[in-house]
Amino acid sequence: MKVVLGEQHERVLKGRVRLTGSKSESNRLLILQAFYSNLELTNLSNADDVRFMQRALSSPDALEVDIHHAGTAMRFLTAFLATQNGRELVLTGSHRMKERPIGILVEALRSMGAQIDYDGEEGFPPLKITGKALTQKQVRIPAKVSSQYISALLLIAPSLPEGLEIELIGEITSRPYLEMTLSLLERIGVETHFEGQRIRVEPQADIAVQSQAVESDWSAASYYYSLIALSPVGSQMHLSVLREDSLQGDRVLAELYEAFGVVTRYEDQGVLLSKEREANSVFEADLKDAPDIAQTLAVSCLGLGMRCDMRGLHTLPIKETDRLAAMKTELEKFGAEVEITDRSLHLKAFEGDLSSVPQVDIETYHDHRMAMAFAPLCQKAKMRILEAAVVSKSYPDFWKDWAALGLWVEEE
Ligand SMILES: O=C(O)C1=C[C@@H](OP(=O)(O)O)[C@@H](O)[C@H](O)C1
Ligand SMILES: C=C(OP(=O)(O)O)C(=O)O
Repeated sequence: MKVVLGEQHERVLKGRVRLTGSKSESNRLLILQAFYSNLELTNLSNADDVRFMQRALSSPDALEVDIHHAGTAMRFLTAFLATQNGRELVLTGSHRMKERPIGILVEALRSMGAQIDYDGEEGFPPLKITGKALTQKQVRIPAKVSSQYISALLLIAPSLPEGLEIELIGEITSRPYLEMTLSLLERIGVETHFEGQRIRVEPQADIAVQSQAVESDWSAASYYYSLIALSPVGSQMHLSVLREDSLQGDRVLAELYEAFGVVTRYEDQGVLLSKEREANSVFEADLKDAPDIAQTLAVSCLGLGMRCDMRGLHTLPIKETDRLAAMKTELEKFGAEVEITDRSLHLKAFEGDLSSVPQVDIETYHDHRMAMAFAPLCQKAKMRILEAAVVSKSYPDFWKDWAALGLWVEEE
C-alpha cells in the first residue's frame, strides 16, 4: 500500500483523535496477566506487536512462536518462557528481528539457571528455549544497549521464589521504560526498590483480583504534536486518553514541543494541543530517555526550518531499522543537509521552499515510525509513503484517523 499526502498545505486544523492503548504498557501487563490470572486488563493496544504477544501467550502447546517485528514481545517472552518449567520451543521473529541483538538478556538468564540455545547466529534470535525453574536470586546485566532486557527480567522477578536483585552495569538507557515496568509491578501489588544501579523486586505468589486500565499511547501522540507544530497558528488537536501523570516517558513531548510553539493543556479526558506561536529557530535535545520520538522531532524541524541537534540516539541503529541512517537518507530527499554519528543527528536549518519540492517517495524500511514521522510534513510538502501499511506495528488505525481528520490520504 502506498499513501499520497500533501495535496493541500498550511491548513488550519481542528480535530479529535482517540488513540489506542500504549503498546509498552499492554505488553508488560499481558506478561503479568500470564503469571497472575486474576488480573483483568482494559484499553489494551490493538497494535500488531500486542496481538502477536497475545497469540504467543495463548498458544501453550506451540513448538514455534513467531513474534514478527515486536522487540518487546521478543525480549519479554524470552524471559517468560525461560521460567515455564517443562516447556520447549523455538522463539523467532522477522528477518529484522534476527538482526536485533539479544545476547545480553540470554547471558543474564543463563546465569540465573535458564536453558536457552541459539538456533541460528550466536547472540540473535531465533532461540531454543527449554523452560526451567530458575534458581538464582541475583543477576548482573549491562544497561546501555536496551532497557527491554532489564524490563524482561523485572517482569519475571516476582514469580521467582525469592524475587530478584538486579545489578545494572554502566549507563542506564531508556530509563523511563524501566520505571514504567516498576510502576506497573507496584500497581498490581508487587514491592520494588530502585536505587542507584540496583533494583530489587520482592516475590509475590498471588495478587488481589483487580482491573488495570492501559493509558493511550504517548509515542502515537507524537505524530499529532508534529502535525500541529507544522500547522498554522490557531490549529488544535484533542487526544484521548492521555494523562499528565503518565507512566510513559514519551509524555516529555509536552515540554519538547513548546520549542515548536505547541502548548499542551491537560483536560478531563486527554490533552488539547494548540499551535499558539511560531517555532524557535533551534532545537536541541538528549533523547536517551525517549528514543522513539527522535524521528518525529527531526521531521518537525525540517518542516519548520529549525536547526536540529539530537544526542543520546545510540539505541536507534538496532531498532526496526537503522533509524539514523534511514532518517538521513529520507530527509535528504527534500534537500536537507544531515550529519549523523552512531548516536546523534544534526540537521542544518532548511532554507528552501518545501512546497516547491516535487513529490518525494518516502521509504519506510519495515519501520512504522518512518511512515508516521514523515506524514505530518503533508502540511508543507507533497510525498508518497511507500509500504505505508507498516504503521500496524504500533498504530493500525493511523491512516484511517488521518483520513477522518480531512488530511488528504489517497491510496495507490
Ligand atoms: O520497554 C519498552 O516498551 C520499550 C523500550 C524502548 O527500547 P530500548 O530500551 O531498547 O531503547 C523503546 O524504544 C521501545 O519502543 C519500547
Ligand atoms: C523500538 C520500537 O519497538 P520494539 O523495540 O518493541 O520493536 C518502537 O516501537 O519504536
